[in-house]
Amino acid sequence: MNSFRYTKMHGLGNNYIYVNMFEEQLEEAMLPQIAIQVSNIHTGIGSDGLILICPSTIASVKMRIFNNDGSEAKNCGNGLRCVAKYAFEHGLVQSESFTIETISCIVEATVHIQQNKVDQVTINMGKPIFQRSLIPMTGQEQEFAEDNIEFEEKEYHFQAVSMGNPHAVIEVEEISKAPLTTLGPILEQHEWFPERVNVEFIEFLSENEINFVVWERGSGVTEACGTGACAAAVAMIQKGKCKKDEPITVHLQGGDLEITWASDGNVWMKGPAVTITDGIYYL
Ligand SMILES: N[C@@H](CCC[C@H](N)C(=O)O)C(=O)O
Repeated sequence: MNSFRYTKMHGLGNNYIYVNMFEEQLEEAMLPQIAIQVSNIHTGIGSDGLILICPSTIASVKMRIFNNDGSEAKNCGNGLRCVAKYAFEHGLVQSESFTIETISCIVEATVHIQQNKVDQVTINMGKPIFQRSLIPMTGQEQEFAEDNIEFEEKEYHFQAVSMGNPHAVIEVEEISKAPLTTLGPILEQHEWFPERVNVEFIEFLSENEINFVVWERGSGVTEACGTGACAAAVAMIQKGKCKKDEPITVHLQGGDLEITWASDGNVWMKGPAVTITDGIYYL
């Protein structure tokens, strides 16, 4: 029977099925279907998608991520922290600091150990991208990619940012009233975004704190989104509400992330990574 070993992990409730491709073999053409299948809560394992931990020729390891609709994304913040934990604990890397290749970039990861286990991970997520053609978002290039969308007789302003994957960040007054499951999928599929977009609603609390909920491209509502939290912090700094070089605590549905946009342009993310279970999946 065709089967593979997997580990289920989460970063603040954003959970994926991880497969160690140093040991397992999955057919390339089958990957989108496997992501859909394992993610199904009734007939699969149940997850936000599938993440492959692969050998790399240009970094210590490589991460590939598939959303639960089978689409492949170019980056995943919570996934990177879990890949770092897995790589260190399974001896794929020997040092506490190492590099991870994604489709969009190479990031630096540092694991923090508590009682012989990786508890927290810090990642240098690199520089945010505001160029429309690179996000990608249609329309004329300006300093920042932003626009308004009207929904249920209200105007919502959004800032688009790429953290290796596309995000549209909308500030609202009260997070509990954000039109997450209604406007979220509309903006995700809007013609402005030819590759669709992840949609974040945020509520400003103070210079160092924001509330956050997310509608993820290809997965819908998830408990957390690492790249989305980076995009949200960057958007608040762009607006002048928060400051560079100061950690911002992003309160996500699954817990907190610490995000810092440094003066050299790099965005740093620190947060937990957790192993839930492992097993064998029968195709
Ligand atoms: N949950 C992730 C992002 C996963 C990919 C995203 N849905 C996309 O399609 O770009 C994170 O933690 O960053």
